[in-house]
Amino acid sequence: MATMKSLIGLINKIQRACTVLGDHGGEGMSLWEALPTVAVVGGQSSGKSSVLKSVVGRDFLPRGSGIVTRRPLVLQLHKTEEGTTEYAEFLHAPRKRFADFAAVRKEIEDETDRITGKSKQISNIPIQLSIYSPNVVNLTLIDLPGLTKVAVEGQPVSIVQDIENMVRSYVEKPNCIILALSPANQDIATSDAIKLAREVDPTGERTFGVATKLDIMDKGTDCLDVLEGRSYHLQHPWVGIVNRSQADINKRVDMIAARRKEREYFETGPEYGHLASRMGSEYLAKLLSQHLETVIRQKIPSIVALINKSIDEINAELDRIRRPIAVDSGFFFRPGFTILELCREFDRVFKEHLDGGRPGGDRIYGVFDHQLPADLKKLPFDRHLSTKNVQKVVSEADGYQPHLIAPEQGYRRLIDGSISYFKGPAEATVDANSSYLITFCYNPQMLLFFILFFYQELKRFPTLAGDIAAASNEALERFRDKSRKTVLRLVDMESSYLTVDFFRKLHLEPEKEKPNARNAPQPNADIYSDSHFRKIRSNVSAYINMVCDTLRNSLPRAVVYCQVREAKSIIISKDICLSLLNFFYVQVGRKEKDKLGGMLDEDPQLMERRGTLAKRLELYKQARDDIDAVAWK
Ligand SMILES: Nc1nc2c(ncn2[C@@H]2O[C@H](COP(=O)(O)OP(=O)(O)OP(=O)(O)O)[C@@H](O)[C@H]2O)c(=O)[nH]1
Repeated sequence: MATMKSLIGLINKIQRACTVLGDHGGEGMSLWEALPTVAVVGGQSSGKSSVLKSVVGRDFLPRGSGIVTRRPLVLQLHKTEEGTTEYAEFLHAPRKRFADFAAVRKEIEDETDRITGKSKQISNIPIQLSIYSPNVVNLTLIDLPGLTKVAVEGQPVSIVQDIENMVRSYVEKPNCIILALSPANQDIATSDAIKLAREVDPTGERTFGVATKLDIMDKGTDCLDVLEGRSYHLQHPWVGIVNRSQADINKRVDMIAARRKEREYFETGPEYGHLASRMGSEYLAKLLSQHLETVIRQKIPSIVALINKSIDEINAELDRIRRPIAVDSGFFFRPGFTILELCREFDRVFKEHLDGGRPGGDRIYGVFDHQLPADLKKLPFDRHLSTKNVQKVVSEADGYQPHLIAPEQGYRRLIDGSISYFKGPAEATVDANSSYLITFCYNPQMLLFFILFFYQELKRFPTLAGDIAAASNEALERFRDKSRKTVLRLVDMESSYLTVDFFRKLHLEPEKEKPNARNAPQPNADIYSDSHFRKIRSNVSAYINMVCDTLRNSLPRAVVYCQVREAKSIIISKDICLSLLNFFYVQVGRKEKDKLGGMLDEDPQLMERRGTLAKRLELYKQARDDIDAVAWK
């Protein structure tokens, strides 16, 4: 008996949790649908409410004409110790104990209207009622709206079909035990309940046939063919019932007295005496309770399997969208810690990219190895150092006093002018790298990579992601400025001090040639001749080539020093973390939890989904624990 109580109690508990979570079947394989249930089905006036009241021993159901039951009523009966007081409790109003069953009736009516409105529509959201009483057996029944053929006034025509659909949705589930009520004073063959039950359970293995109103059958007729299993044979024996007649109700015969009267009817009546021990609502309740227990016992392995499968699925999805972060866990370091962790991770990934361990590092090398040399080659030295231009620059430098031996000022101007052309490629090298470094932060491909790499951390926290991106962008901008200044300075340095040795050698060369060049021109004679300027041009050109080689090596060094190296060491670890943490601590100081959480804000839909999943996971785990506890008993 203890097991029976705990097994049915177990299912009751899981059923309540399902209702709280809004799981009442429908989509996919839900836990609700896996639970064995007893659904009470019958046509209008078949005696459905009378049977339920009799099983409970209390008059707790709404009365009235038309379709009174408009929402499924999950009736959980809990047997309590003899002598304890009865009470009822609704899941929608926990902690409120109803000792007065007239108030229970009123609450069912009100709660029905709360969902369906006064429109008399129906709804498949169940009302969950628990009754604790020494006069009940442990049993859970679901009362469904009575099947009807016509809508009564004030109810939409569609209600007939709606009710059938709702009832069908319950009884077609393989885990549903069908309690099919048919009034014995009418043709059982045409009973709504039997028709529907035959449809969804043709072998009759989960249908319990109940014949009501045996007492008002036509004189001279009986229901023995059915009750003895000759007509409408089902796997389980039929149970005959005699409920309170309308006259009894009017006379206010109470339910306990009605049960006694029913017992007497079977025991003392001429027709069913031999069946008396297997007739009546009390027997029906016990039969169902036992059967329900057997079914639950059989179903437990598959329920556990479903629970385990669901837990795995939920965990997998939670892993995909990550587990919740306890922003308001009260321990303020937690979000700070998370930010720090995220920054470190960003830093690590970023460095890996720069080191070329990941696609990207080679792009920087490409800039140095291809772009810079190509840019240098394209510089317009041909034009700048044309004989004509050389002559022009030199003459301008000489001014009113033409140079005597060598045009010192002219050389300087030509060299300065040429060197200034290097500024373009130098800046381009900086820009190419920083635009690479910056797009590295925004580039969709990179972002995708980050998302994967961070296990979607950045995507989870759009605000934080924005902060990190903005901070790294700002830092990169700063490095770019610094880098640009450095490379330009490098170019300027080439102008500020020329390599003296180069010119000394130039000066010595003609001297060496002198003894062989007897007809060498006199300095003053053709000092402005073409060949003189050509010589100057080739000297400047050679010098510029030398500078070009130097810059080709030193520019990448400067860029790496200022941009890549600095970026690697400073960007995230120091600047971003510090600024984010500073921000964070300031928020903590101001106790502005909202903003604090705001940094770790997430897509609300994602948060909601995670909340639902977490709750569901809790339900399943609890259910599994409960099952384990019962199984061990
Ligand atoms: N004599 C007699 N009357 C019964 C019996 N069962 C039900 N009745 C009467 O039949 C009428 C309808 O019974 P209910 O229990 O309200 O039937 P129901 O299926 O719940 O009806 P709806 O809620 O209208 O669908 C009531 O007046 C009952 O008193 C029975 O076994 N014998």
